[in-house]
Amino acid sequence: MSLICLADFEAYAKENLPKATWEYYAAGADECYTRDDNLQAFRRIRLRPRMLRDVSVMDTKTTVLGEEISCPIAIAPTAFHCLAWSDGEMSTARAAEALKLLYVASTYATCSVEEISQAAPEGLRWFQLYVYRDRKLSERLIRRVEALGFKALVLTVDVPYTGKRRTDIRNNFQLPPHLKVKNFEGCLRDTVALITTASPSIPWTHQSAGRTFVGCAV
Ligand SMILES: Cc1cc2nc3c(=O)[nH]c(=O)nc-3n(C[C@H](O)[C@H](O)[C@H](O)COP(=O)(O)O)c2cc1C
Repeated sequence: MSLICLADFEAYAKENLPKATWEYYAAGADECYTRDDNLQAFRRIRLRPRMLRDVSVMDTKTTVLGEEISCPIAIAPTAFHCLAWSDGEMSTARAAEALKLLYVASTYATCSVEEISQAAPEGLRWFQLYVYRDRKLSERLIRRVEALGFKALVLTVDVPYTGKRRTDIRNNFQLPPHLKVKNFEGCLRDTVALITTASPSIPWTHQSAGRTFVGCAV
């Protein structure tokens, strides 16, 4: 089977993954309106061709926060890659490194940040972070990824509570016993426990020392 576009990979995944895994990756919350709107939004984007330009030599290189990548594509943070492939996020990091793209590793990776760094030592890596009720937990994660050469933090602010993911509820979705969210001390497996460690009280503004900080976690 030749996989030549994203739709091919999607069809292959649907056919080959366990049902609950496929539905975890594919479904959104409630009626999936937001997921469907996002898909539609991509369809609205058009590339405007510019004619009669010399395109015999093309270069899609660019920089992001001062680091060079081969083209302006980053792999967004997504959880639980080991559900789909035994090397999980290590494979994703290797692929990003080989293509010189940016990989944003999820806090909820099923490989640790140490494993991800070792797998692709030359790759450009950022780290996605939730702000936890226990700020020390956030800080420890930040210190770890900083020491491992992750270049930036991507702060997720749209999950004060998880959406009602109907398929996950119906499937009683859980990580299988051999997989863990390895970035946490104690390597959490319980997805409900994971979500409730995130803080639901991050405000967009924060008053401190007579000044207003916008987009600050307190
Ligand atoms: C299966 C799946 C897992 C995700 N896991 C995370 C995550 O662990 N952390 C996070 O910040 N965002 C996570 N996201 C959100 C994505 O990073 C991204 O913001 C979202 O998919 C919207 O972008 P898109 O329209 O390109 O899919 C996840 C998305 C999907 C589909």
